[in-house]
Amino acid sequence: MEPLVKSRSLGKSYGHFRALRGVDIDLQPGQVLGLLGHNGAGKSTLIKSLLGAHSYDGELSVLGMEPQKNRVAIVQQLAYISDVAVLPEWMTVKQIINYIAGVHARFQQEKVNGYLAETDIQLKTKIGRLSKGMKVQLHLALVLATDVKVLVLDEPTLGLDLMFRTKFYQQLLDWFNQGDKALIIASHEVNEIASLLTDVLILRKGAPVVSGSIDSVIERYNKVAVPEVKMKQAYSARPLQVLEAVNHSTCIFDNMKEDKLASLGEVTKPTLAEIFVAVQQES
Ligand SMILES: Nc1ncnc2c1ncn2[C@@H]1O[C@H](COP(=O)(O)OP(=O)(O)OP(=O)(O)O)[C@@H](O)[C@H]1O
Repeated sequence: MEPLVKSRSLGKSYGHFRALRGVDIDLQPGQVLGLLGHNGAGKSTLIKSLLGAHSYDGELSVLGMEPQKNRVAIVQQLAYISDVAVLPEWMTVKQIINYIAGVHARFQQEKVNGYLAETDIQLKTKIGRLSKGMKVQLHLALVLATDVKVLVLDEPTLGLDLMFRTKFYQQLLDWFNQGDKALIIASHEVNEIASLLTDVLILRKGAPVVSGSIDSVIERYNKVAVPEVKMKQAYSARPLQVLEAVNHSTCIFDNMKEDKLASLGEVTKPTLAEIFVAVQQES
């Protein structure tokens, strides 16, 4: 099956500055790709390329089309929610629903009403008067009601409290589980999104440092609790990261056989968040 998003050696320069390079993506229906990286790692630059918002180098196809040339066709089936509230503040909730119903061929008004019924959002309220969390809920409801195939979220829950976050992810998963959809979520909040992901792409200074299915990534790394007396031996096995604890150090290793590491101490699997932190420190 043709991937919903496919890229090969995707890159982007701003003038002489290389903000993104060497990104390969194969996003199939049913996949949730976590796009992880610290500030300035290139996440938004990659998303802007997918949206056709700027030029890029390398190969990129979104829903079988070239983003810059086919923006209008692509946004019928791909939606984007950013951390920046973009809904017109002067409109009421009802007005924005009517407006989108008029311009978006795939918009299903009864769906948006269903999503909003689970919130405290009133149709007559001006968007400018909604709380930040409510605006995000409204935005999500509008997007999910357009029945897109690919949804791209850039730090979607930034500034939302735990209750709004939980509701947000619940609605998102209800939509995703209808099938045939793919999600891309860019975030620093690795712990928050880790359980949703099927795949991950970790960027550092614009380049991919970890990429693949969650299972294959977790498989690759090991965490070992190494007692002080074995630390010299541990260093010779070149850990990615060493964190000192009481009476031992926690070392993360990449691509080392578990039986070899067992002589150093107890071997367990690191979490995605621990891998994320460890690969940022790799020289
Ligand atoms: N329009 C631009 N012109 C020049 N440099 C830019 C531009 N947009 C982004 N950059 C630079 O490209 C790099 C990647 O930025 P980008 O916004 O993609 O990172 P990010 O991973 O989304 O970061 P954050 O998590 O802080 O949003 C940064 O060094 C940034 O300063």
